[in-house]
Amino acid sequence: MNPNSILRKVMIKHKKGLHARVAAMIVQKAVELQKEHEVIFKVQKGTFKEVPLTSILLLISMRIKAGEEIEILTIGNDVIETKEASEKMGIYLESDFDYDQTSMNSIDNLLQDNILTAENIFNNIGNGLLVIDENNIVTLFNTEAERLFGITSDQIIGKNIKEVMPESELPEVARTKKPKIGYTQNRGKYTIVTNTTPLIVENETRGAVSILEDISKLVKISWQLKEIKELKEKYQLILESVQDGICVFDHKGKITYVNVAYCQIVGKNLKELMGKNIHDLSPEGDRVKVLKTGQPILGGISEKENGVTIVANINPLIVDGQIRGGISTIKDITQLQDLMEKLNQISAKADYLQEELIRTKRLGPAFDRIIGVSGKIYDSMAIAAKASLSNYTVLIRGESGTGKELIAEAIHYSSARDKEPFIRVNCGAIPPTLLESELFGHEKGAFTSAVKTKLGRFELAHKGTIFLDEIGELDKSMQVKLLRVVQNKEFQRVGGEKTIKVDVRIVAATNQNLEELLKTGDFREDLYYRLNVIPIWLPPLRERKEDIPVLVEYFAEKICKDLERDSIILEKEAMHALIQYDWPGNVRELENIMERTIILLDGDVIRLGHIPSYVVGNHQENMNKSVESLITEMDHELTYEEYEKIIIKKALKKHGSYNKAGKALGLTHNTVAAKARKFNIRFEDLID
Ligand SMILES: Nc1ncnc2c1ncn2[C@@H]1O[C@H](COP(=O)(O)OP(=O)(O)OP(=O)(O)O)[C@@H](O)[C@H]1O
Repeated sequence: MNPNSILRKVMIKHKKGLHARVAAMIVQKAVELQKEHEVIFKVQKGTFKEVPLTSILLLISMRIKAGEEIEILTIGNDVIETKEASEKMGIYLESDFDYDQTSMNSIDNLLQDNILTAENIFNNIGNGLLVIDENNIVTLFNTEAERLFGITSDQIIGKNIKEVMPESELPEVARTKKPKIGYTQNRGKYTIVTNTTPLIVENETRGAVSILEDISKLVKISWQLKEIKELKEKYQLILESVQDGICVFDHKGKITYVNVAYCQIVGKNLKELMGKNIHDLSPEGDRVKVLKTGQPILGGISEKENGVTIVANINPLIVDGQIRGGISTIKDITQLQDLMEKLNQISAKADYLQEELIRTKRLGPAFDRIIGVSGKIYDSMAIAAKASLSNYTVLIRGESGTGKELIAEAIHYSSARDKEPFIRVNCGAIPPTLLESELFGHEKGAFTSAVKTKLGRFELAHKGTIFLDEIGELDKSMQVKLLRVVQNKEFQRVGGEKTIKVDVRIVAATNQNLEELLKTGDFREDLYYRLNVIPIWLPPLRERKEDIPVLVEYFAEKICKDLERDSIILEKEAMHALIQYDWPGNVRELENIMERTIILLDGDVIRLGHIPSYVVGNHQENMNKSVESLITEMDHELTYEEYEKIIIKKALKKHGSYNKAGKALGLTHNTVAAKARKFNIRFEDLID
């Protein structure tokens, strides 16, 4: 306590206790003395502690009755002043509060101020206030009540509420003294909750008061809440019915939502996921990364514990620039992967077929002269076509007459050098002594007969292609010289010292087994590897018999045209003989035989008899071999059906049609066809 404060007990003697006017008088006096002695008065009673003596409302609410004792605390800086003030206040409080007219006026002013203050308070509180007195006359109607009821206080104050608001519960509450709490009513756009209580002063009903609360906003909010709840349920339903798995986690990584699809995909139940933390479930996972970086990770593929492969899109949830969590959407792509696998296979096939198409298309006109339908000849042409796009050295291998030179020409004419010379050298046909000067040229006077300078084939082939045929025939000294040209594209003329550089593309060919020559030391290994950069193999004609009919047709047409004669046709038997023959001289031999046959032909049908006997002999031999093998087969113990099958097969092979085979066997063509079907004999199987 302040050392200068004085506590004084005072007995209230006024017969009405401290009622409103007395309270006002005390406040008036307290204000006066406080000023005069520079002190502060406080009052206390029961639960009221150190209440300012200058507040009328507080003083009234202390409900101090006559004969009651209160404590007055006087606080001041000056001891004497404080003591004096305390004594004066004590005397005044114990007096009978006689008041003269002047103090009455100021007391009334004070009361007026307090009433105005109360009115101000009533008008500014958020609740509506409606008060009636014991005669049902409205005594208070504040601004909020005006707003809620839509009438002004002038229209209602001083009037009987039963006339202005017949529906009001106030008169009944005043009469029955029973409060009515929480009564809700709709007035226009407002929803109002009313608490009505009787006003009882000293056991007497002095009216009733209604406190009105506008809960329209609350109602609206609760509606909104309801709507939001409905919306939430709707979204939940949507999320539950989508097939993608959805997992939502908060900023700490705690899983706050997973849908059914998510559980199904990852093979876990709700309990195993909800509320769990992604840092525990997969500390190295993408979800943790997204939470750390705030950057989305889209299309991440991973395999789950249950063996399912998933693709996940993970997005961070960013609110006001802060990572608040994330959403992961997953799809089961196990089946998709299988499909992808299949698609890859199909794509690879498509690519292959596309390449094949390009390969066959890309051959270009330079390859038109090469006739054939077999896969083998197409493969060789495809490599040649590719080789023509580069300057690499090509080595063409194949028996004599298989078309090596034709391929070499095709490479040249489909290359960028096609406008430049294509120079052919048959290394086997030129005597070794002459070959060097043939290839590299010679200077005037290089040898006795050399009267003038001669350019070699390499120089002639400058900017173009040189085709070195029969490369296996080169002797060792020439191999060395050739190696230098192949390596450096430079040489010296015979008898010359100047190094000549040329830009030549080299295509070599041989029908020899170079690998054998390497072993015997007859061919230099270094030259072999220099030449064999792009090897092209031309298979012998007997290994691609399907080319024979088209070659026969091609040569027949070409020869007839050259001979200016009508076109011819080839009897089946004759064609069969040509197909059967082994063709050691390959395409060249076939071309020669066709030429000879057509020149000697009377009429326009080539029959078996027109074909040279050694070719047919071969055919006959084959036929004899067939009969022999038939007899050998028959020597074995076979069933009747097996014999029948062999006979039908042989007859079809020999005669080529059901009709002819039927005639030869004394059967109808239908019977032969039926038996062929029964034994599953197909015509394609009959062609060798
Ligand atoms: N696929 C083919 N289409 C058309 N004609 C061909 C075919 N193959 C070869 N010929 C012809 O056959 C003959 C021999 O061909 P080429 O001279 O190219 O064979 P080669 O393999 O170089 O023979 P050699 O080894 O005897 O020199 C030529 O008249 C050629 O036009």
